[in-house]
Amino acid sequence: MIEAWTAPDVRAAEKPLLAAGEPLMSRAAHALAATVLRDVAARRRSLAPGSPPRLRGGLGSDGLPGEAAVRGPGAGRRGAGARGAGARGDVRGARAVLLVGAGNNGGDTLFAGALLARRGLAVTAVLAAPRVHDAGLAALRAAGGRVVSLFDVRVPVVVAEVAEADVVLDGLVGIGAHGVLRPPAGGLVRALADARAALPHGAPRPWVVAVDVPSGIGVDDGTVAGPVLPADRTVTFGALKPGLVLPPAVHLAGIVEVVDLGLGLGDRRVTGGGAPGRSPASGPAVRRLEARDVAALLRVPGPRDHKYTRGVVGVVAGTEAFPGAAVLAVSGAARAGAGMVRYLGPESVGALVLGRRPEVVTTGGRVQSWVLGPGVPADDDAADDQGRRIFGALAAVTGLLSADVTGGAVPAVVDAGAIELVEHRCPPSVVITPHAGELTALMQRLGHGVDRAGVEAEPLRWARAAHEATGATVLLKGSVTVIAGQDGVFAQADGPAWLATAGAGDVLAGLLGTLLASRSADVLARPGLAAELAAAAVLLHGRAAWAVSGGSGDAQARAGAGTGARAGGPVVALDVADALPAAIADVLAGA
Ligand SMILES: NC(=O)C1=CN([C@@H]2O[C@H](COP(=O)(O)OP(=O)(O)OC[C@H]3O[C@@H](n4cnc5c(N)ncnc54)[C@H](OP(=O)(O)O)[C@@H]3O)[C@@H](O)[C@H]2O)[C@@H](O)CC1
Ligand SMILES: Nc1ncnc2c1ncn2[C@@H]1O[C@H](COP(=O)(O)OP(=O)(O)O)[C@@H](O)[C@H]1O
Ligand SMILES: [K+]
Repeated sequence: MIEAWTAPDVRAAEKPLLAAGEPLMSRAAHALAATVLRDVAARRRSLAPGSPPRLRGGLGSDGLPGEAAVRGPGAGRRGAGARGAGARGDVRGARAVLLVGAGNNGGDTLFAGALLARRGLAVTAVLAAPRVHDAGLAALRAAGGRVVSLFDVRVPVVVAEVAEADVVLDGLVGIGAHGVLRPPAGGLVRALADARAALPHGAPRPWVVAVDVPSGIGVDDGTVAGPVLPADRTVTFGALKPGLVLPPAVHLAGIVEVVDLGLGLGDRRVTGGGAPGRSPASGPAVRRLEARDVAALLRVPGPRDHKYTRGVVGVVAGTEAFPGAAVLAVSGAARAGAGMVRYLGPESVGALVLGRRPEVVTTGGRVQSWVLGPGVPADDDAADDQGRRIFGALAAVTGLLSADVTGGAVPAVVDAGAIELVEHRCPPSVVITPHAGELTALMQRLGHGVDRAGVEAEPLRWARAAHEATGATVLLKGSVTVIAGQDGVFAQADGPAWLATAGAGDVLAGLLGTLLASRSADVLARPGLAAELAAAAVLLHGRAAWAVSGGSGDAQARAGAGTGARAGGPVVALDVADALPAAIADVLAGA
């Protein structure tokens, strides 16, 4: 399990250690310097004459920064300097620029800069505040570092200096940040980000290391309201912060490395969370499941099981106009290991489903979960009676119909057009699965004046708002899928961008239906489990998509942070469903 903790949580955890005289800043600075030295050395190695060509702009096969630059224009000029040397581990003469703000984040950066200077790097600190960390500044000066102030030199001069650097350390603000970066730091960062964005793909540029967080991101909510210099690596202290796992800020963090300061946050038991201002004991603000967590959530059948104990999934999906969604949702459910899948829908669609999946049953009966809505348009009055079926199932799962009639509530996945049919408060065992457009429509219907861009800018806020407004667990789809449930928030980044293809969401809905059915009673007893199973479904969906795409890479690279991994190729939704058994087997085997 990956856990992210808010700035107040981190501060609260640091407090007793600082009071006890623990040298946290020194630890942070040493770890930061060690990472920078490793990155600079690896980068140099990859640029050394005679070294084999590497992938552009990202990680080498050793997982360290790869080529990024070299064979493009300017390589010769740089070759004469720091980037051209290439003795293994030799970093002497490499150029580092520190961007230094007023607080301890700047202090970390100055102390790390002093360590780099002592290792032979040419270090320049650019001070973006009239006053910076005194001891850090003194240490840098004593180590031979050069210091310039943004109050004395103009931004274009700094931009030119940065362009010549091998590495830039962004230490403007950390967890003490509030609001968008103010001048002069904001202007500098905007200019640096613009200069970087203007470079042709693969052109030489310095490696950017963010200190604790990329300065300017919303540390606790992942928003990006102003200028931010995109990092290649973020070295974060004590614990991950929500902004390093949540979109859109996660896309600016690069490869994230957590330095253990002994804060003990991860050692605490998770008892809740998700709301700002909690004490650390209440749990991480955001969690991300890893494969071993998913293995623990999956219910593996045993000798006493039969198809009904494994869970029956009822699927109301597809219309005459969109029959394929039924095939995809049913395939997702069946391939994920449902004991049985019941399909309810128009006869012609049922025939198509049976043609592809003859094991599906097309008669009514009891189910342990529902999958409602894939391929059923929200605004289609003549939706082949599917709207009526969905209303009926929703009435059962929201408790509107008595258990005498329904046989008892069961968990449900409410997808696509069915989201528009939710009129009553739901229990958290109902998981609604919108993409940003569908969530926007839902929130507008509930009276919020938000547009799609607004949802995409603040996915955490709107997923939470939808959870609070509907009661349902909310799974907001995207490259990072944000899930807001009763016991907190998950942010899953598991699939390749190739997964952004029609029908992929239908497969996810079916797959999640099976996970909910397999643990139906548990979900009703502990509604927070619905969000965990939703996160598990996203992980399996993403891993199946990677397998189909032929791509590879570690979790960071898969999250889009690095490009050294194989990028893979296109996928189609039905193939993702077909890859689920192997993905599940891999997860259960600990692969
Ligand atoms: N405590 C420790 O021993 C450890 C701490 N650690 C490190 O300390 C960092 C936290 O340090 P911190 O608390 O000093 O806050 P920090 O992030 O440097 O920023 C505050 C300064 O920035 C300013 N500022 C704020 N917003 C701004 C904006 N939008 N635009 C411009 N300026 C802005 C703000 O000014 P103000 O708004 O108050 O006038 C204030 O001067 C943490 O991230 C980690 O790196 C680690 O070493 C572990 C051990
Ligand atoms: N850039 C991306 N990278 C990885 N996965 C993505 C990306 N964009 C979308 N996805 C995933 O692709 C799927 C698309 O689902 P959805 O939008 O509902 O499509 P459909 O309605 O056609 O089935 C979701 O699981 C979503 O999380
Ligand atoms: K920073």
